[in-house]
Amino acid sequence: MDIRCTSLEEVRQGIDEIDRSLVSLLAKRGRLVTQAAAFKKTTDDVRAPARVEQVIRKVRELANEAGGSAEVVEQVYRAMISAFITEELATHAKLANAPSAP
Ligand SMILES: C=C(O[C@@H]1C=C(C(=O)O)C=C[C@H]1O)C(=O)O
Repeated sequence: MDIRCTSLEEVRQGIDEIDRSLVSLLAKRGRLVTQAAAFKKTTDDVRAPARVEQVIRKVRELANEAGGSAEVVEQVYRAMISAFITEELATHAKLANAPSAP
């Protein structure tokens, strides 16, 4: 059960606390996404649109189960994944240009 806040300050303290956890999880998720680049051949593999849609379907379900907005969660996830794809493409390009081991 969520705590009922009695002031804007209390609301913002709650948001700041959640942001601390979210940013930490985003950093962890980002490190996993970066690792994915090493297992992919092409930039189409990096973008993996079918996987993106699978993730979106899943997080919409999770949002509904948690009593949140599936629309908001989808928008947040599409923006987040787009940023992670940009990062993963950069890692993929670096790996492709790196001299291979003898
Ligand atoms: C991490 C991957 O690469 C990309 C990033 C994804 C994500 O952030 O969830 C999903 C698919 C790909 O666009 C993957 O293919 O699983």
